[in-house]
Amino acid sequence: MSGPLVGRLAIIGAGLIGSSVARAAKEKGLAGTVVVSDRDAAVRARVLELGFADEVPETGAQAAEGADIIVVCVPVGASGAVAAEIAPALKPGAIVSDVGSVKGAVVEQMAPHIPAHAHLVPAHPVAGTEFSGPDAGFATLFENRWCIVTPTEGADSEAVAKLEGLWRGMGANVETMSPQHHDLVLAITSHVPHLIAYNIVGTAEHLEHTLTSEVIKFSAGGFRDFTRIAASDPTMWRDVFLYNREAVLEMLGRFTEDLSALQRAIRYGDGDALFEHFTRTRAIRRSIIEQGQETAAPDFGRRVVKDGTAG
Ligand SMILES: NC(=O)C1=CN([C@@H]2O[C@H](COP(=O)(O)OP(=O)(O)OC[C@H]3O[C@@H](n4cnc5c(N)ncnc54)[C@H](O)[C@@H]3O)[C@@H](O)[C@H]2O)C=CC1
Ligand SMILES: O=C(O)C(=O)Cc1ccc(O)cc1
Repeated sequence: MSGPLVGRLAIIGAGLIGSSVARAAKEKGLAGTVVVSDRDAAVRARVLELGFADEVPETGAQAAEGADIIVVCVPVGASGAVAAEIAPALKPGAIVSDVGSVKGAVVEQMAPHIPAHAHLVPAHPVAGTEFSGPDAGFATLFENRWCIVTPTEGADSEAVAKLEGLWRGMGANVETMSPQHHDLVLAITSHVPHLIAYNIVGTAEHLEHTLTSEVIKFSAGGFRDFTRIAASDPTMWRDVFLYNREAVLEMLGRFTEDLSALQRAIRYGDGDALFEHFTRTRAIRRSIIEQGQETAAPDFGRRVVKDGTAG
């Protein structure tokens, strides 16, 4: 009988993603021991109460000691500091990975600290919710979702295969690409959409008081979906925009050009242009549904509530 995929799995940062990795690894028996650490003492206490970790040491370095795989699950801007902290504790052959929503900057911050006897294999599960903290996680978060692995040049193929195995074990589909390409793709599919949500909800807040109240009261339409996204964690998203600056600015430039074209069509009553545009965008939604990534039902964006059930 073969043992679990990973002997000792360390997770640093026990928020939505870290706690979901720990829960999934435990429930699916992917690791002999699941060690979880967080710099916040209140989070560590909650992890002990929730019971999804075998050990909850105080420091990241203690968690990394003797670990086969270390998954860093902190905001992107903190990943360099965590790499520096755990580096002296890494055993030969240890695999250091992360889950950050930006990859180029994470590689830049982490790689200089990883000793030659360990392997850095960055990754990004494209799955999440607007909630954060250890209570928000759930074991099925990654099922049938993509995990993008972004190995750096010359990465150890066995280490990459091992990390991919861990994500497949948690139910994810794995795709590989360069960190730079990842950042460009995610800028348009995730980062700019979040910025648009933060912006439109902010615009509603800046309206006169009575109008803002009505926006909240009648927010059953498209606005409601934006408020969910705009409720996402401020620290995490601040870091996404600071660390994926160039790709986001590039995509935002294209976005504003296209918005101006739509604005012009409305101004000049160009119904054909609007109709043609909306017909093309409808086809994109249909192809996403055909690829099985979304339900055809009017779910107003996959709502995932705190207990992990889709509602
Ligand atoms: N929230 C989401 O939907 C998704 C987030 N991600 C990425 O996952 C990472 C974590 O995000 P969440 O789990 O949502 O955040 P979260 O806010 O729920 O949890 C982050 C945890 O990291 C801890 N932390 C911060 N700095 C630390 C340090 N130096 N040492 C140890 N612990 C530290 C915090 O105390 C907190 O408990 C981010 O890089 C984010 O870009 C990736 C996919 C989806
Ligand atoms: O809640 C949502 O709609 C998300 O988009 C979740 C999400 C947030 C950040 C990521 O890097 C990946 C997924």
